[in-house]
Amino acid sequence: MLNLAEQNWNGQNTPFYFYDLHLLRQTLQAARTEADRYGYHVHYALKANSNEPILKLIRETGFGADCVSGNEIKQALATGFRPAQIVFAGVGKSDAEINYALEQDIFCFNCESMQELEIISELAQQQNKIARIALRINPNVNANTHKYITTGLEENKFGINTWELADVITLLRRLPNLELLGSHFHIGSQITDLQVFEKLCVRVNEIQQWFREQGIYLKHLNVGGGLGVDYRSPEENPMPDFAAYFAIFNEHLAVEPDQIVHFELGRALVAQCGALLSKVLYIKKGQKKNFAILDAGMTELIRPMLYQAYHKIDNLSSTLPKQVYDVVGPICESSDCFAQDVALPETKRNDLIAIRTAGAYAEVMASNYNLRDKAPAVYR
Ligand SMILES: Cc1ncc(COP(=O)(O)O)c(C=O)c1O
Ligand SMILES: N[C@@H](CCCC[NH3+])C(=O)O
Repeated sequence: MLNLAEQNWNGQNTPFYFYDLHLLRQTLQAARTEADRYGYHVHYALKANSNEPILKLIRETGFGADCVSGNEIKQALATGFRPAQIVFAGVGKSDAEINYALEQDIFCFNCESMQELEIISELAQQQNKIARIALRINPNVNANTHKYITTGLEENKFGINTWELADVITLLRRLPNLELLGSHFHIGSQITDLQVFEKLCVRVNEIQQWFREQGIYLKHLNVGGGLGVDYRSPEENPMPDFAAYFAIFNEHLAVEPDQIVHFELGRALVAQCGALLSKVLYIKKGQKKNFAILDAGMTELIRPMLYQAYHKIDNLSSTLPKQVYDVVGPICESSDCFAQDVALPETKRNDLIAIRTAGAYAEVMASNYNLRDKAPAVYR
């Protein structure tokens, strides 16, 4: 990451998102090099950040696009991804979105229920097309992450349960407008315990074996995303260990000859290149606490409030001895707090604060609650 304290921010209104495109390029290149070692295909999960300059660099790296809405497909196409590079995932695709994706002739729909299969087939038939699909299967593997971003357990709404698979195969045999390309798995996000991916491989191997026993060959195997980043030490670890991550799959995943393995990374590619920059409006001395009140709040970055997520906070303007603050936003909610009891150099009105590791699931999750203006993005 560029040294944020050394940048000239004169004239830049706060709050704003800052993206270090040099770090993004380095991260993409590292991911690409390690994925290429094994011939793995990466589709970037647009939901993490869908800003055009970022998507352009990702497309230039040669990655595909993993979209979860009609608008994400539109955005991917507008930034130059080819339809053949686009997959469409999501537990609740609307008819309009399915129709749009069919019209664009995207590569594949990742399907999550029998009802969805029937609807996609029906809509494909109306367009006189064959929809290429993969089955998103719920492998019941615990991702050891926050419960709100765990997706591969039986109590989660995502994917088709393994005990339904026999019925799914029977159903597919009578739906002529679907072509089964592969299987798809995604067990959760911000996974830092890499052993979890080993467990996923073991389950995927078992499920693949079941398909083989049914005489079904699946050309594509998509093992999802989920690789986490280091929110505590963004300087020491500006990018995740892609080498270790892909090596786990190479070691533990049983891949058939000619089978193509896909990944859907989001956060791992873009989180560390972003930061949210904000000014201190007021320092308020409370009865028990000192509050640093920022001009950014949960409307710009909701992760701390939604998942009790940690983001490192730096004061870029002060080198004074440290004091302890609750760093809060201006929104009329007590939960509008980025972090409690943070030791920062003594902080004053107008100091510039950086909330780090905010390239993923930050700007995309912004809202205009309290009729707030949208914070702009700055790229360097
Ligand atoms: C189906 C699917 N694929 C890919 C991703 C991207 O995940 P991450 O940003 O953790 O890599 C997600 C989000 O968790 C997802 O739900
Ligand atoms: N929005 C979540 C990640 C969700 C991943 C999407 N399935 C986060 O900020 O960590």
